[in-house]
Amino acid sequence: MASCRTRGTRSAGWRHYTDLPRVAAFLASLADDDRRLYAAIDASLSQLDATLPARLARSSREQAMDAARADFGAAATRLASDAVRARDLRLLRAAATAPCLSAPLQLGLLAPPWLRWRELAPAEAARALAASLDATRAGRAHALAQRVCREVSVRRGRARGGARRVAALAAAGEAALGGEEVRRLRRGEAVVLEPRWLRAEQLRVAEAELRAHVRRAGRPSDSSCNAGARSCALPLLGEGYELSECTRELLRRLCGVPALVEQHGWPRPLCVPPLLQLATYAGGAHYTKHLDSNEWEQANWREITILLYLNDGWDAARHGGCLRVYPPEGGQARDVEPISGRLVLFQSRHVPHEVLPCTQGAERLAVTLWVEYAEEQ
Ligand SMILES: O=C(O)CCC(=O)C(=O)O
Ligand SMILES: [Fe+2]
Repeated sequence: MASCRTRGTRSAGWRHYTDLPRVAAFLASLADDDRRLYAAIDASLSQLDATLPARLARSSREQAMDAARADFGAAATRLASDAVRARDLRLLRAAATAPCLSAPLQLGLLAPPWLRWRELAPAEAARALAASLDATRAGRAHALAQRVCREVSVRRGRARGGARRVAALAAAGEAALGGEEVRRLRRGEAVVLEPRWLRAEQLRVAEAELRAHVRRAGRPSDSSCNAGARSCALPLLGEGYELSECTRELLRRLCGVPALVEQHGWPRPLCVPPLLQLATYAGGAHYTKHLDSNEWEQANWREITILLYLNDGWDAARHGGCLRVYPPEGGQARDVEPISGRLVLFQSRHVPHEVLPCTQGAERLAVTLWVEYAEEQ
């Protein structure tokens, strides 16, 4: 590094940094800034975490989540504007064009990846920084929503209002499934349904919106079990997910299904977390054989997995992507095509399943609701 010298010719900022050690020190101080920024974000999240239980005790979970989001949004906005103010982006841009610095910069060694504004003009760089902070904030908001949902789940046994809410949602579920299906579910079978209340037009609208949502907010899986899958959590409370009323209604109906299961008799009380998972599988992605809940896992209360597929025109012969379900006691596996409007239910702890590879060019979308069991009082 010592033999690598920068030359100050291209811009005013560049000229200030003809001395490489100073550039390196300057960039190192920026990396420190970033660490401070993230530390500050973490601190504000911890503070929210600490206040969450008291909030939940005082208000409904909708109000608690909205308040937590608003607090976090305000804290993140403050942090972002401080960060933008504290930086001279013109200087940063100049430093980044030094050949001996650009490689470590690109590798994220001198600054986190969201500072890759190398090719950008200062105004664009500022916008890029603000956008990446927004993305950070959105990611954190998801994490926060999940924490709220988890808190609610932990307290679920004590929240009697929950049952009424589920019952209200179930009214929309109509005769999605009857006693015979629930008996099969109890015996450990996978139940496959195409309920009439999932109308074709509504499915198409929901499919387009939810696919766009995964594209925006989804994260690639970091597990080798389902490499290539992209997923995101979709909290059902609060606003800000830009879903139409049409899609929201469909999701409400989906959340009504567990109440029908209870109505026909389930051995223990169920609880519906206000959270769905959206996942896409494209270009060879698959999910190896697994259970959705295992004895050795802590804090996994999944009881019934409910899948809704939204894949207009899906043809398993061409696109692959079937769900393969195995009987808990062994025997012949069954392949289920992920066609639009199809619901699949099975017991999360007992039914092994896998997603078979999807072919190139096909993108398979599934919405998952993991129904939990409620603690006995
Ligand atoms: O999408 C599917 O059909 C199943 C996905 C799955 O098994 C999971 O997310 O745990
Ligand atoms: Fe699964």
